[in-house]
Amino acid sequence: MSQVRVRAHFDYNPKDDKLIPCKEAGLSFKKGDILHIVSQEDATWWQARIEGGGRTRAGLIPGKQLQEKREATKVSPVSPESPSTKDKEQKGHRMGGMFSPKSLVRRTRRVKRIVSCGQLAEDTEPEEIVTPYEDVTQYYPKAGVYRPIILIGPPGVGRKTLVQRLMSLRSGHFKTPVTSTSRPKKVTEISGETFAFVARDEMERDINSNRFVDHWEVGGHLYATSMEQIISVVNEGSVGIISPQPQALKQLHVAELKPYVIFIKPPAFERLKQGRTAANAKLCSGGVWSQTFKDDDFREMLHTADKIETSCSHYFDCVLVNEDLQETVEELCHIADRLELEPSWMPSVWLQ
Ligand SMILES: Nc1ncnc2c1ncn2[C@@H]1O[C@H](COP(=O)(O)OP(=O)(O)OP(=O)(O)O)[C@@H](O)[C@H]1O
Repeated sequence: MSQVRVRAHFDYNPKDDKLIPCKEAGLSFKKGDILHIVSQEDATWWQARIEGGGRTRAGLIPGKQLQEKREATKVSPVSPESPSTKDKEQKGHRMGGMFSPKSLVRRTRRVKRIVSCGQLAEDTEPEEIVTPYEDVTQYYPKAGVYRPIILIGPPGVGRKTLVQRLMSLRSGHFKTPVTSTSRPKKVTEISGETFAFVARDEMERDINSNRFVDHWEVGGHLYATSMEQIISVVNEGSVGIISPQPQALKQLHVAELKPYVIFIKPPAFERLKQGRTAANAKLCSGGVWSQTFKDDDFREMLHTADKIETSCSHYFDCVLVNEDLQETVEELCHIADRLELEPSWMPSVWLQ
């Protein structure tokens, strides 16, 4: 029997499929499910079962080529010069252009680059292709070497708070990488502990030469994280916790790091508003939590979460809805424990 396992990058319901020869023989699955491909004898209709779904029967699913063809006709391939592409990319500008329509088509990605004194320039990155199925293999944990955990989510969803809670629960075990910053050092701080203090012009040069995988600006000061800073946490034998911007995912989702990506998602509007209001939650601006959330802030958070999910879900290993803070922290600890003790799925190319 075939040993092929894939991660599905789209939702499938045979009931909605006009082409499937027999709807009853089809297997429905969700984006992110791991599928055991039992047979690829027929290139158009593979047979698969859901991995970890108990002794479920195998069913028909569209083969890779069929699905790619379908996706290609759903969203017409776009050239970088076409006005429609430009419009869409400009709408996605705020989050670094990750929000062009996600499909199995080629996409260009705009990135913001700091050129001087906070001015932003734009550039394009090589195209990215998202396949309908990604080959995955089980990775067996090694003692003392932990997969770093990446938390992705819209601003305000609670990633900083979650990182702080994890660090205070198991300090030394969970660790965030040292961040480079152009802000002045306080007398109590030691460079290289939490922050590496660097002159602004040096940071700008390093950002422009792509030394950092993630960079941002708060209160007029630059902050950035490099791949070396993240790898040094892994080499220390700690569980690295990283909460980068979505556009950093492409550079972080590599064999060198083998990260486990968790999407921190807000609950639906009413639950979000109720929970955050009861907790007197505050928006972080310029590095300080000051303003309380307004309805528009909740709407913006939900809208951004949708956009991140649309454009980045192929990177997600797991989605956690951050409704009850304590439950989310417990679930994160549980995931970290499982990653340390049990095999986990990752792209096969990372293990070749
Ligand atoms: N599940 C939750 N229930 C209630 N309040 C929460 C929850 N999670 C986080 N908060 C509160 O929401 C506010 C914003 O959280 P936080 O600053 O951690 O978000 P963030 O995702 O790091 O934001 P940013 O990306 O903008 O830095 C804080 O006041 C925090 O205490």
